[in-house]
Amino acid sequence: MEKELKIAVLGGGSWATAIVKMLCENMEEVGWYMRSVYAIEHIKRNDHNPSYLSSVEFDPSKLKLSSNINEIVEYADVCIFAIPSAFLHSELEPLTISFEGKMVVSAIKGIVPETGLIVGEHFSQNYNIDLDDIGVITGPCHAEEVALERLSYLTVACANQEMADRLASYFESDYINCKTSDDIIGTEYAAVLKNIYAIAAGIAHGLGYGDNFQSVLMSNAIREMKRYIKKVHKMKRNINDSAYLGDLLVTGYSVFSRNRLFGNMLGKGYTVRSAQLEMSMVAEGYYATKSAYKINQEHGAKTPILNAVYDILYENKNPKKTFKKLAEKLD
Ligand SMILES: NC(=O)C1=CN([C@@H]2O[C@H](COP(=O)(O)OP(=O)(O)OC[C@H]3O[C@@H](n4cnc5c(N)ncnc54)[C@H](O)[C@@H]3O)[C@@H](O)[C@H]2O)C=CC1
Ligand SMILES: O=C(CO)COP(=O)(O)O
Repeated sequence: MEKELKIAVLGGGSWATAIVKMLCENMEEVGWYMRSVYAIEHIKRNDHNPSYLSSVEFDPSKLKLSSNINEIVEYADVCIFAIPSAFLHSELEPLTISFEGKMVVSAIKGIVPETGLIVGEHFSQNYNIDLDDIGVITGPCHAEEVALERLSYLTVACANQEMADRLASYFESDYINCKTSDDIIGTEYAAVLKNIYAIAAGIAHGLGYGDNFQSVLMSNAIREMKRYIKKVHKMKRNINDSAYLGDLLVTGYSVFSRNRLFGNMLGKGYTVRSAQLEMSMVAEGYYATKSAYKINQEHGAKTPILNAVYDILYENKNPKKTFKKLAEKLD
């Protein structure tokens, strides 16, 4: 039998906590890096993360917890990153251990602002990691529903099918189905864009548009996503798969979506700053809008929804007027 891989999760938020829970269903031990020494001590003493998904109970004897990123990267064969993209660069600064011989997996749905790269490419280009050793975990899956053990579907994308199957097997359980894909670039871009479209859905809701309009917005969003991804990474893919359309729908409609919540506040009249201050969690789409807009300056895909969200977030444009103009472009 193959030796069990040592897997570590890096991040202390909701998604990292949900990933550790899923892995603990199948593994003897899971490495877990988080910044907060307080949270680590709390998990050791009280069996749960004090700040995120606190209903999830852990057996601390199965966790190798550390606030030292080098210790955890050294321990792991596979490092799964679930740190919001805006903080990834600074979180990696203390890292001195090489990723050589290890696999790096992104569970992050964002673009690293400092490099303007999706996370897999950021690691590959800045840490000298072969794209074959990069993986992506994505799909329509809110951490809160994992905590509730509601049936959810994930996609593991890797260039190496054997590795994808192996990783998927560590996630599967009574409540998790896991499929695989070789589209490591397209699945990441889809995850980035769907957050932006969920902000748009939230803005529309906040402005008082109804379900009839939302469905048209989502229908246009998936076509926009297809055009954008085709420009940045052309390959054969089915945009209706759960990793693309499914993730767009869950984020655009779920009450758990932070991006939708953020957009909803903007539609209701909050300023960008005040909406951010209201949120206790991170809306990745805020950062992604700027980077995705910039990337598209080179590629020129037709992106009316992305452009409208960019205008509201970064050009201080009025949401009501911007959506009135956007509505005229949708079909
Ligand atoms: N929550 C979810 O359901 C899912 C989240 N994701 C992705 O996972 C990634 C992580 O998101 P969540 O865990 O949901 O975030 P979260 O909002 O639950 O947690 C935020 C995390 O960021 C950390 N943080 C805050 N300020 C920081 C700073 N200045 N420097 C370093 N770290 C800081 C917090 O300590 C916390 O660990 C994101 O890219 C998100 O898109 C992906 C799938 C599902
Ligand atoms: O990626 C997610 C669901 O698949 C989480 O979306 P939010 O960040 O909007 O909550």
